[in-house]
Amino acid sequence: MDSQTNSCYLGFDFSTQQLKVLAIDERLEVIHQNNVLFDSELPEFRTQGGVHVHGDRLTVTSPVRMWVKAVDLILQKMKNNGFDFSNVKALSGSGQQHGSVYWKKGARQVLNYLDPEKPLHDILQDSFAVQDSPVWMDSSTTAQCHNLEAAVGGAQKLADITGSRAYERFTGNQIAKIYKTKPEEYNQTERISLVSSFASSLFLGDYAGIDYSDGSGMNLMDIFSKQWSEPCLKATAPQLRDKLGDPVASTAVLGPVSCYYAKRYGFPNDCKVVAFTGDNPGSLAGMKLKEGDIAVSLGTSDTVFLWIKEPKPAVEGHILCNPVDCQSYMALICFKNGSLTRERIRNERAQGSWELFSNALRSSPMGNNGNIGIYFDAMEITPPAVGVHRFDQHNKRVESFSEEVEIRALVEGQFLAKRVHAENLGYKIIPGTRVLATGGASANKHILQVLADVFGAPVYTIDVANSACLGCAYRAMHGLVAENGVSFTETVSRALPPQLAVTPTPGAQKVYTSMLKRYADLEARVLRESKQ
Ligand SMILES: Nc1ncnc2c1ncn2[C@@H]1O[C@H](COP(=O)(O)OP(=O)(O)O)[C@@H](O)[C@H]1O
Ligand SMILES: O=C(CO)[C@@H](O)[C@H](O)COP(=O)(O)O
Repeated sequence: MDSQTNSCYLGFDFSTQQLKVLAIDERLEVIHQNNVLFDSELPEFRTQGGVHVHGDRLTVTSPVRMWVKAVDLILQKMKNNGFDFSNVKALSGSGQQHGSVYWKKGARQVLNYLDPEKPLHDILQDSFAVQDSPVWMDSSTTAQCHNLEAAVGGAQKLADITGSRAYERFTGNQIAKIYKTKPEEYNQTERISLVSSFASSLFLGDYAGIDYSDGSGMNLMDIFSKQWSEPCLKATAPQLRDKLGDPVASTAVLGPVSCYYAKRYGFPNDCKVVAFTGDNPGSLAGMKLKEGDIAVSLGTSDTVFLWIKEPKPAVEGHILCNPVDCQSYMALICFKNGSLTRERIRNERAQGSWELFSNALRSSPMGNNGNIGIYFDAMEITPPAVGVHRFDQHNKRVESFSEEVEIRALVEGQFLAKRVHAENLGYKIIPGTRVLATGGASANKHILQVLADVFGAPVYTIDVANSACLGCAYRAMHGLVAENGVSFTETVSRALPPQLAVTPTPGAQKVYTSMLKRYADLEARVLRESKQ
């Protein structure tokens, strides 16, 4: 084989519960996959699901040094598995969105001179002003959100600028909280990164810019000019522009990988680092999403996203810059109670077995005899409400469901919510609509069957559940040619298209049309009652 056919591209994903990596060759075929699970493989950091939930139940953080150590570990695992780093032409990656990293004064110098004799976690142990990085599950910044909206003229005005009204997990509000509660640490901070740009900084050996797409999840960037919004910066914290650096295009080549990786692992000196982005934008790339498709990601969080040409920011949902086409945008809706809630119900009602959980879905009827459940274990994002709410066929609250009814109520409720909120944003399911599913739970056909039935549309999957990694490996490849005008679509045209996984059960539409309306009313009632 010549060196051209040996060439490969890496995509990393720093998600909530794990660090994953995937390599593709020039033919876009997956040749290697690996991962590091934070809870079990880095137990010294004592995380649960990759995070620490603080005493107030609202503050949620992850130890930044855990992410650094995970990089040491994953590269070592790849080396032990015989992965040949000398063929890597470019790498890119993604991170859970919104999380922030606070580099201490002097850290840039340390990054610039990484000693290949030492692991990263030793070299960088004193490089962070804040040890516990706020992550997307945090909902402790309501005061900062009110302040930001008031400063720019209201929720819709903020959405018109940044693509979203103020959300607790959005990075600007998290930064404002750090500035207020840890002013010394804020002053000690030389650079603020997102999880994605923090990760690219590690590979670059220098501070990497925040890309337009992940930067859209901060309540700080004007998504139309793709520059920081002065009024938002001003309302958030002082000297913020300097601490953030300039945003960069999601397709930008940031530079060659640090010589640390060449010396320690055998990367070629000219291996390029392409801007990292958010995990949902990474998934959009990995699923080769087209206009008209609807993507449903079933990871730690559940998300729904779409490719859009004409963004209309609203007070619900988010508009982000598109990670693969700078003329386009993506709409995103995020649900906090995703896989972890499914795991809780599996543990309590199906003896911890996905097989028993699936059996319950298979043996219960579509529509669950009219029973509807809303399971917000943690304060939900869409809508902002909490608690478990069960209703019978007459919309009467009930205390409990049988095991089978509970499992179906959970999964149906989660998918009814996704369709209701996507339709609130103007999305319509039409003949030809494809639902593209990804994330850990998309491996479960019985869950996908409920998704197809509730949406009344066929569900497609790609054969890699980890679409963010795959998308970032594609993005690494595209980054090398983007400047020559080659489109992302052209770059991935030879990749296998998503495959049909399940089609709607006959009669599903009739069952779920009325249930959608009932779900929307019940959810509105839950929201109303939670505000009383
Ligand atoms: N067979 C299955 N059925 C349902 N859910 C599953 C199954 N296998 C894995 N999962 C879920 O997938 C989740 C992890 O998804 P993943 O997309 O890797 O998350 P993240 O990217 O946020 O780390 C786990 O928390 C688990 O609940
Ligand atoms: O907050 C959001 C999106 O707005 C989340 O979707 C995070 O990006 C976390 O992703 P996962 O680790 O659940 O994939």
